[in-house]
Amino acid sequence: MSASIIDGKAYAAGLRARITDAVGDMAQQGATPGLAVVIVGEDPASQIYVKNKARQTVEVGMRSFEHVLPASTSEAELLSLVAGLNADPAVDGILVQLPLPRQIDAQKVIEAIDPAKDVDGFHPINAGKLMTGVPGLVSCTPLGCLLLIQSVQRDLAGLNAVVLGRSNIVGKPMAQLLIGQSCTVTVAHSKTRDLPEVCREADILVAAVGRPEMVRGDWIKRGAIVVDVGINRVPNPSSGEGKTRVVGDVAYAEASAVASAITPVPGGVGPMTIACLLRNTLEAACLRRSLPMPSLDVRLA
Ligand SMILES: Nc1nc2c(c(=O)[nH]1)N[C@@H](CN(C=O)c1ccc(C(=O)N[C@@H](CCC(=O)O)C(=O)O)cc1)CN2
Repeated sequence: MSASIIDGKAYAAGLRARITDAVGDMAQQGATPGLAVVIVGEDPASQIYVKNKARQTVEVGMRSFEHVLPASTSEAELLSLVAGLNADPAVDGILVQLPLPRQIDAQKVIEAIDPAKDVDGFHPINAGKLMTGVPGLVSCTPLGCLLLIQSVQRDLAGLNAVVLGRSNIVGKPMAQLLIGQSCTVTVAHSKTRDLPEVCREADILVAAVGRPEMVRGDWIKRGAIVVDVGINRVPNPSSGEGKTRVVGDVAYAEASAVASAITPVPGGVGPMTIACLLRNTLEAACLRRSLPMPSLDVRLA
């Protein structure tokens, strides 16, 4: 078996096209959504992600407010900026890029964001809504994963899903989303006994552990849908001294020989994270204005 490739880049482009149409309709009513992105410090990967977020925000027709703060920013200064953005009527969504410098308690900052503007879906109010099945803003990466899984198989009821990783940002919300689709969900992690055996039970395997190519081909059930959230930089000496390449948490070639469908890295889940951020900003803007959320159903041919 050679797995079909789940093209996250193409799916994300389709989603952004729908968002652009919806934002155009809102702009005509004088209600252009706005997204504020805050970065603290100079982490190179974060700088790229934030630049991409700001560019794509403008490309879909939204207003982008970028706040670049020095690494020495205090927690109080960041909390004061967040309070200002909470109060700003032009801002529908607020995202504080993670990770934050050591002197800032990220959880405190997340909890300071107005849950109605929490387009990352990290606030305990939104996490709690997801857990209890109440509509709310859902964390972007897991939401993107679910959309990609459903682009392969719409009805997931009764399937065994294994989520590798238990972070608040990906593993836990992913598990909740799959429970919401009536999957039988196992959350596995570094202390799980016989990880390969647990993974082999999965009809859907979501790997979010941050360990390069940890999941091998013989961990995967024949015909499974495999979603790789990992973005790991590893040395790539064949392209020159000090060069790196990006790999996922799954050994792609091995897994492709066994799975029925698989997301590549890059070009799988990553692009969906930003597309879902824009989707969440649209949702937050609609909710704040008591407008109906447009349908963004995306189907690839
Ligand atoms: N406040 C947040 N911080 C962080 C989040 C988040 O969702 N909210 N997620 C990650 C980083 N991230 C977005 O912020 C992100 C990561 C990766 C990609 C992406 O498109 N990746 C490319 C490959 C990139 C590469 O080559 O390095 C891909 O997979 O194709 C987009 C967004 C941590 N922080």
